[in-house]
Amino acid sequence: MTDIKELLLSRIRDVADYPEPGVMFKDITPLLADPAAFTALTDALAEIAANTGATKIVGLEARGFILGAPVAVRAGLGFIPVRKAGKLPGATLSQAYDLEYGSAEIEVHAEDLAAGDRVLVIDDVLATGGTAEASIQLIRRAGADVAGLAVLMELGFLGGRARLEPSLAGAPLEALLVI
Ligand SMILES: O=P(O)(O)OC[C@H]1O[C@H](OP(=O)(O)OP(=O)(O)O)[C@H](O)[C@@H]1O
Ligand SMILES: Nc1ncnc2[nH]cnc12
Repeated sequence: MTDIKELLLSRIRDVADYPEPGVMFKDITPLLADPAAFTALTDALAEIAANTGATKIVGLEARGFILGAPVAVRAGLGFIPVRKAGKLPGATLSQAYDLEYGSAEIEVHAEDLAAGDRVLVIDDVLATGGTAEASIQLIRRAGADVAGLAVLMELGFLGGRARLEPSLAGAPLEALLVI
C-alpha cells in the first residue's frame, strides 16, 4: 500500500452497529481533523478531477460537501451542492433512492448544470451505490455529462461498483481505498 493510502486508512475509524445494528460505520472525522491527511486527500481528488477533464464538481450532502468543496477550489472548478430534499430554494430536480441504512431524496438546482458541463461527483463512501446512482441520474436529467465518480473509500462487499456500471456508462469510478 502506498504511503498516502496508509495515511488515509489510518485516519478512518470503524464504529460497529452505527447508525443501526449490522452496519460498520466508517467515520472520517479523524481524517478531517488531521491537516496532513485532509490535504493529501484533497490533492489526490483534485488530481482525479484534472485527469477526468471535469468542468464542475458535484458534492453529495453532507460528507461529500466537506471533501468536494476544497477539491473544487484546488482544481479551480465550480462546486455544485446536491442536497437532501427541501433545502434548496430555487427550481430543483429531485431523485429518491435507498442507501445502506435507509432511504432519502436528493435535489440539485436545475440551473446549476447544463449541456456541455462535465461533472465529477465526489463523496466519502461508496456503499450500495444508491446515493451515487441517484446523483448521476440528476446530472444526466439536467443535461450534463458525468466525467466520473471519485470517493475516498469503496466498501467493496456491498457491490456498489457493479450497480453503478450501467449508469456510469464508461465514466471512471475512482476509489482511493477499497475496503
Ligand atoms: O452507497 P450508499 O449505500 O448510497 O451510501 C453512501 C452514502 O451514505 C453516506 O451518506 P448519508 O446519507 O449517511 O449522509 P451524510 O453524508 O449526511 O452523513 C455517505 O456519505 C454516502 O453519501
Ligand atoms: N458503512 C458506512 N460508513 C460510512 N458511511 C456510509 N454510508 C453508507 N454506508 C456507510
